[in-house]
Amino acid sequence: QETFTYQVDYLQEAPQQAISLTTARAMFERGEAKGSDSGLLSFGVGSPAVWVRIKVNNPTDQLIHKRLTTSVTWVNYLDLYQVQANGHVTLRSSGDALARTQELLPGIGIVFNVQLPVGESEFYIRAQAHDPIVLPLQFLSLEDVADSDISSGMLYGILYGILLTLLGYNLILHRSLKQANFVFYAIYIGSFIVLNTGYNGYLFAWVHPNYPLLQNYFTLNIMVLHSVLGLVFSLSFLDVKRHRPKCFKLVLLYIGLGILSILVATVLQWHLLAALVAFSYLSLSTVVMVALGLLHLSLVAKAQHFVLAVSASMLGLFTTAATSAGLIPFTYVGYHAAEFGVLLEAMVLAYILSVALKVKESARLKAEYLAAYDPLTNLLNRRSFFSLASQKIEQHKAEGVPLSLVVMDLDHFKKVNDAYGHHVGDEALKHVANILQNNTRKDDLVGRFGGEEIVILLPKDDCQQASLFTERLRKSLEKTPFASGGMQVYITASFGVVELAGKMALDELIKEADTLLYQAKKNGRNQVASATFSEVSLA
Ligand SMILES: Nc1nc2c(ncn2[C@@H]2O[C@H](COP(=O)(O)OP(=O)(O)OP(=O)(O)O)[C@@H](O)[C@H]2O)c(=O)[nH]1
Repeated sequence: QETFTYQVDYLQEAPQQAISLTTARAMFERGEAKGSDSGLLSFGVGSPAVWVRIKVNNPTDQLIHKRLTTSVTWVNYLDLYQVQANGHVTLRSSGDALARTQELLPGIGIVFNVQLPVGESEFYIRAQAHDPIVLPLQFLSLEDVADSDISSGMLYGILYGILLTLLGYNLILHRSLKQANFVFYAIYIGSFIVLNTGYNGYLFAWVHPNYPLLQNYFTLNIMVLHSVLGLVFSLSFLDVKRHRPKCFKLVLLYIGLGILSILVATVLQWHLLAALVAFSYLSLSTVVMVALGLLHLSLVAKAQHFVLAVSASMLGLFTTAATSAGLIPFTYVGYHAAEFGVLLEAMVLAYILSVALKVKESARLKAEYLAAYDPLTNLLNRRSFFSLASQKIEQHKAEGVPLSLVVMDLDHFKKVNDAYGHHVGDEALKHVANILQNNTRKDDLVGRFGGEEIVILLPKDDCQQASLFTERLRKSLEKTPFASGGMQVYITASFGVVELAGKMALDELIKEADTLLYQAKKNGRNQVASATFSEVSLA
């Protein structure tokens, strides 16, 4: 069983005064360092270089092999000195200000394979960065390395998987709904993915390993860009331009300022300024987003969900920033809080955007319904009856099954209107429509052709079946009065029934049924007149 113990202490250089290993060792010897229990260290943006001493004791009688995690991936210069008991010193260097070395493992940090000699030895780490210096020191056995790397890879896989799914989902919503919100939101999620792969070193390792300068400024620029995209999404989601035009202008100004400052810092290669701008702009922007949400609570539906979502990401971001800056003790959860926050934010926002989809869809269905149905009777209107009936007729012609059509017209309906008033006439029409709907089958089509003329298409019925059906309908109407203002009002109707024959078109079929209806009226009303097309033509 290999056992070893180690102790960590650290000190910081004076600003702009790099010291050598010898000087640093002397300072440690003089007791100028601070101890660390956990070995998890973090220092803020623009911190002077940090020296860490790790005193190791290997009590066994053989070398111990370990992987030492020294820092996160974005530390600019990371030197690891190993001092043996005999005074022999080895130095290995990495960091993202150099072309990528094999020690920089994306998603993990800067790691070194080390051998711990028998007895006592020392490691000294010198870390320097304009960005926050975060040193989560950890010795892993070579077996644990595999487990740890697999779980870290899996967590990033899940994070990017969920975010990419939400991104795609919003792009699809945008395609069908054509609302800018969705596309802004998709770009906002996309920028977080780029930002996260940037600061975790994936892009540096896989895309531009030989351009450390790009690595140094890229992430900082993406931090500002991500903030700007969050603001643009907020402006669009909350419709700030319409609700609070002054606020809209102020946010535009703030966006312009952010872009300008990071561009100036980048072009002049002022790394420290760029880091300060990026970290403060990102933090401030989440506060601006929450404030915008709060200002629109009473103006925009779902604004409270928006506030909840962006607060989650704000809280996560603050926790990560404060952990990186050494303001709160380093924990892995605290360090990854921004990722949890963004996940929560993405899910809540995806939910509220999908509610918008539901609202829009039900409005579309309503409009579709209004375009197809008669509002008084809920029967098909003339246009939709024609289009559906024509399709059915073509289908039945192809299949060779019979099909019939009935035209009905209420008897003396003018008298109903005159005697009881137009309102009661309307009630009568609704009453008739109810009877029709209760007596027809799923495949039958019933349309109101304006006024009190109603047309019924009966697929699969020949003239005889259709006439029997119509006769039953006539009787049912005759026998069923409707109540209005304490009165029982009786309604009757006359009908013309025709069966489709040969190559008749729908309007010809209606015309023939109308002729029969006219006969029914002429013969005394409240009756059904029917014939096949050939009989009618011969008549
Ligand atoms: N209340 C109401 N009346 C309507 C509506 N559409 C048409 N009408 C009335 O229906 C009546 C139709 O009258 P006519 O076509 O002359 O025929 P009728 O009185 O029904 O007599 P016959 O058809 O010959 O039996 C007119 O008085 C129209 O004003 C409606 O939506 N509501």
